[in-house]
Amino acid sequence: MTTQAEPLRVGVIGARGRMGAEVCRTVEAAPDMEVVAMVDAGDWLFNLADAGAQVVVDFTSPDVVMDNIRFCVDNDIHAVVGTSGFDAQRLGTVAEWLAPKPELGVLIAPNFAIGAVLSMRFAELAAPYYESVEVIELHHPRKVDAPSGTAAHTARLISQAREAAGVDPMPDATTQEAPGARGTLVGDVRVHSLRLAGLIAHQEVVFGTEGETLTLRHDSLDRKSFMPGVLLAVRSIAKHPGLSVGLDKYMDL
Ligand SMILES: NC(=O)C1=CN([C@@H]2O[C@H](COP(=O)(O)OP(=O)(O)OC[C@H]3O[C@@H](n4cnc5c(N)ncnc54)[C@H](OP(=O)(O)O)[C@@H]3O)[C@@H](O)[C@H]2O)C=CC1
Ligand SMILES: O=C(O)C1=N[C@H](C(=O)O)C[C@H](O)C1
Repeated sequence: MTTQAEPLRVGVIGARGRMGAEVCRTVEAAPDMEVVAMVDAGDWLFNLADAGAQVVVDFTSPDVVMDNIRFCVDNDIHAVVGTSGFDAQRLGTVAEWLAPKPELGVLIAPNFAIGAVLSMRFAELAAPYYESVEVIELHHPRKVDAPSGTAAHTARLISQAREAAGVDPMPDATTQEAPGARGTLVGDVRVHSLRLAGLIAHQEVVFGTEGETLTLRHDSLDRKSFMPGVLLAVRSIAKHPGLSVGLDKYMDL
């Protein structure tokens, strides 16, 4: 007789938010996992440990996400993090916390939509072949941070790829500029942020060189677009100890 594996015990932080609520529904509907704790602003993080959560999914805000990760690491709970707002300093801090816990995994994923993950990889591949590149991200107007985590990560990947390939600085004759007109710089890449009612999450990476342009566009039209990536992360994280940045690290790209 074959015995059925116990469902994976999942806790969700930010459970009443736009993403957290979708994650709770998705995890509950999956046959191999269950939601054992839902935590939102004002709730005790200890509920996660008391409920025996093996994996926590965090969709909260850049202000609080570091405390949540610290709690998970201290309590030996794997953390799948979708919240934005990570820079090199924050990533370094998380890596330090994980150092004494070699079996524990933390995934920081700027975007869980498979098309967005592919688009970031395609951008990295294209980067050495174009003189110019700029990123335009477009989001719903309730988003609190700009530029988006996805745009910042994309720009960093492009910037690193350009540097590794020894690409010349981008041509740009601008000497007079109204504040913000040329966006913000991430590495050597300009990022422009639009906030528009009716949107969810969208990004264009526009490359240009003599006689041609290449535009990589991804659109999340529904928050369901992020769910296959979240499920993949929850199922895979125990096999990826340490700090991983980007869902591509779980996708063999
Ligand atoms: N990686 C990815 O694929 C995606 C990432 N995101 C990112 O996820 C994050 C959340 O986005 P979204 O769901 O739209 O935002 P919401 O504001 O809808 O949800 C965040 C939730 O977290 C709650 N919260 C705030 N502080 C705490 C705390 N200390 N402990 C527990 N819960 C808390 C909020 O409560 P309250 O409202 O009362 O403050 C709210 O319910 C953002 O950083 C966003 O950029 C979003 C989509 C996809
Ligand atoms: O706030 C959002 O909505 C999103 N946030 C993430 C980001 O900052 O990149 C991912 C996606 O763009 C949706």
